[in-house]
Amino acid sequence: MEKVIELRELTKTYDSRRGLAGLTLDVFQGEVFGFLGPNGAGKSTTIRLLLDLIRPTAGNATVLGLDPRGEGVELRRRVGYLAGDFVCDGRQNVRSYLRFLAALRGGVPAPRIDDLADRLGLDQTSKIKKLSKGNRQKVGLVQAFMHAPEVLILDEPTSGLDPLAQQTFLDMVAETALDGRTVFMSSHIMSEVEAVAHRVGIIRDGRLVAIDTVAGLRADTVRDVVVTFGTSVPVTAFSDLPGAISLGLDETCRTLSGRIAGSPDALIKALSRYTVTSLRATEPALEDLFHAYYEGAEAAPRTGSGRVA
Ligand SMILES: Nc1ncnc2c1ncn2[C@@H]1O[C@H](COP(=O)(O)OP(=O)(O)OP(=O)(O)O)[C@@H](O)[C@H]1O
Repeated sequence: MEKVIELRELTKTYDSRRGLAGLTLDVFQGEVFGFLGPNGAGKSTTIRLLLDLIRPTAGNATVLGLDPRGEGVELRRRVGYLAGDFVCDGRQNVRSYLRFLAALRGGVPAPRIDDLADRLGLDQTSKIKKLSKGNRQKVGLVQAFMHAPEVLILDEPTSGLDPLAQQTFLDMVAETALDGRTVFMSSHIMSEVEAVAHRVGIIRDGRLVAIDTVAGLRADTVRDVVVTFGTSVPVTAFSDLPGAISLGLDETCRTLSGRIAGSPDALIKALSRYTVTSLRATEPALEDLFHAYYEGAEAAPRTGSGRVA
């Protein structure tokens, strides 16, 4: 599959402070890539480097095979970008502002702009300066999506959006990917990333600490399990199970409870020898999973998809 965004050892140092430290990452055509990390992790720095708004200290990045510095005009023509701090000219109304941006892009069919604005619930007759933060963000989204770019690079795109507009945005992202186009978006909202991203990269302190599908990130986590059996099972039935943490039978030998780390496959195979009347396996909340990565020790990137450079 074609690489649309390639980062190689991308590094940015601000004065003596580290913004990004040797980030290597590929994003593929038609992929929705969620870029997560706590405040100050380096998400906006990465995105600004992709658009040549700042320059790397070392390493390099390409978008659609284009160098952001030397081929910036072509790159911007083919990319839709929403800045984390999107600002727009307050004197105009929304319609004239979007028409103006469309003209700068060499023309965008007006019905396409109207359709995006309507879907997001954006009133185009409003003066920009009177818009709420969420409605201003919708203007930012319309301008990023309106020319149906090959790649969308979005910094905190759902910031300030109400749940309805958030859902519309997620639909727009899914449609973009179905169309074979690519979305690279940073986010703090785990659930929206789970809903829409094919893969997720997590950065902390300017370094990639995990990259995988959400399902892949979940696969290594610990699950709480409770199983009840139709009849008593042998006391030793579940001793020595791989990944078992404090897993044990109660005194009646009809209820098994405890925790399993990683794949539950061995447990399921062991259970299949008995009559199971109920089974509950509780996965950690996505929030908890990501917090573990946000707060964890320095580690080599966890790569589960096999698509990491
Ligand atoms: N212009 C700048 N001058 C100095 N340091 C900066 C500058 N921009 C970013 N940094 C520093 O680089 C690091 C990464 O910041 P960045 O804005 O990329 O993080 P982020 O992941 O986007 O955070 P947030 O989620 O808060 O937006 C932080 O330590 C930040 O203080």
